[in-house]
Amino acid sequence: MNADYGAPTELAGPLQQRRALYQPRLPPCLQGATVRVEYGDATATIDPTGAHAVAQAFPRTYGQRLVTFLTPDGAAGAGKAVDERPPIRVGVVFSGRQSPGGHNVVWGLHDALKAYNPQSILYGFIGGTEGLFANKTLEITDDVLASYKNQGGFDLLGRSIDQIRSSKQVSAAMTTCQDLNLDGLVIVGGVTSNSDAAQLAETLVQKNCKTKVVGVPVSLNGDLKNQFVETTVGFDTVCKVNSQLISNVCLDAISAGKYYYFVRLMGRKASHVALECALQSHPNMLIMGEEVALSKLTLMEVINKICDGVQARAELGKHHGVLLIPEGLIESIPEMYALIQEISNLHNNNVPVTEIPTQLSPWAAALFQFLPPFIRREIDTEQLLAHLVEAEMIKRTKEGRYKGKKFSSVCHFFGYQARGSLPSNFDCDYAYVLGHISLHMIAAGLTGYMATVANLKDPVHKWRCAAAPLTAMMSVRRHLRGPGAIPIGKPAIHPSPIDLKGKAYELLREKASSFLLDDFYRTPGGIQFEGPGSDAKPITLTIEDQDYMGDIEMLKLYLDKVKTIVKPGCSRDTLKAAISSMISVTHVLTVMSHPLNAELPLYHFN
Ligand SMILES: O=P(O)(O)OC[C@H]1O[C@](O)(CO)[C@@H](O)[C@@H]1O
Repeated sequence: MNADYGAPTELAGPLQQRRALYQPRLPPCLQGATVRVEYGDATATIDPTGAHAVAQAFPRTYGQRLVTFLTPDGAAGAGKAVDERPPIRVGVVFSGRQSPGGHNVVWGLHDALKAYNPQSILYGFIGGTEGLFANKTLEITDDVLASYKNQGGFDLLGRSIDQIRSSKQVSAAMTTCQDLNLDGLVIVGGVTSNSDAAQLAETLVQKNCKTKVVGVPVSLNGDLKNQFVETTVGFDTVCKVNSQLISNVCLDAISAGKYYYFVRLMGRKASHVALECALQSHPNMLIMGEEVALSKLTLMEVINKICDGVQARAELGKHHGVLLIPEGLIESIPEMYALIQEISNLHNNNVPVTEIPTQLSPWAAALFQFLPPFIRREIDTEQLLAHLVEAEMIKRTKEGRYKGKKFSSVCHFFGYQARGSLPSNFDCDYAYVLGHISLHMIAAGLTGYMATVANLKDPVHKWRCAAAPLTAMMSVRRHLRGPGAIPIGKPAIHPSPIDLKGKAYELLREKASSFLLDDFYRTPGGIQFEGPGSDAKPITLTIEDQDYMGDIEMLKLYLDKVKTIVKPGCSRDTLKAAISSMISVTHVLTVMSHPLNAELPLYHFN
């Protein structure tokens, strides 16, 4: 461990200092020291056919009831007096990739714990799960927190292997909980960490260890989503930062008119970041892993799809463009997935790298040889696609099928840049609220639960605070569908893929050809912390029924102005020209695509 975790640091920049002063908002039920705990229905699982397997794997924690936290009844909603509330001892660990807002979970937990009883103690585990196993702690105090409030990163405590899985790890975690006499352990992370949290909770109950285990949904990937969890902490910020970068390259592309930018975004198992960024910044193309997997597209079919787009744009005289790709795309292409599996099996069996090509199956060896040499060394999705698209465009040129200018590409991976960003107000509030809920879960004696908030699309005072059993979010993977399907592995919380029947995807499909050809790039800009724009809604379409792009007020303003210059029932082009004359062209599509347009039939373009 070389970092000096938890050391109070000087906040170097004025913005950082100002952000440290931001006080996250709380819904009414969390504004006092205690809450009213209401128990709902007993739960099964989101995977009905897996319920039996989940119940078997989690005999002591399966089927627990849903819980809602409400404002206490009675005078001023005060609840029990402080001296009736025993001090609580809690540990908190970061498990999972750093995600903007993580620090505020710790801060919210600390504030709720001290309000509950000032004698309560919060320990942070230094160095993530390794610190948990080795009982390396830092007591979290106001002083320690001062320079981490509303700041990015996980550097208050750090993170490491992000696992509490093997029996050795589980028993080391239990020993630490016992040695510190913890009432609760809060695990901050995504799907994998929360699956581990469920297993730890079950084991601790079985071993009569009093520590309650609580999970908090924090993941930049946004793939921990189900009927209980609307989104994860960090996703809003990461999409906003990436959308800004993407819109910058869109404007760069259109300015010079000579490059195609291939931009890879994080998201190995699901394309949520890529989809949201596409809806925010309107690049020309997005190739999603879920679509490719569903249609079982081969690598060359994906390449041809991109080349057809390049060709169609060239016919309009456009030789630039922006293409988004999620990290997981390559593994969604069946033959690439199988090749990667073969390579990784050989690698795991200690076959030297130089011998791997000779030991591949014949078809895998053929595909491997087809890949350009620099890709064989390390499969890098955007480079691979750009290279193969270029080769195909050269081929089409030779065959006389493509008559445009030479295809040129520039590749980017936007991942780490966004992960360490200052969190948006939404992520600051959401994480702080989840920290509070975690304390109330422990005080209520809940174990094997996740802290959740519903109604995130509404202002904070309307948020509904709850807890849902981790087992209720589990499913069991199978080899085949239908009767006789064989379960693979243990039940777990799995990443949820893009819903290809959902609203966000439907919107993307509707806009696909316009995105491809019209260059209505949208500039969402940098995250706004104060003043106009700071109340822009969280990443919109990931949360059901959210207003598209969140800028409805702006839209109304534009439409009012538009009415003064165009006649009712005008053509799409006239409307576009009118809007473009007032605002940047990048906003036009936002305005024209907003559902409000449909509510104003007189101005609905033809
Ligand atoms: O390089 P690191 O720190 O392992 O993290 C990168 C990975 O983390 C993730 O965000 C997983 O949560 C992936 O999308 C990404 O590939």
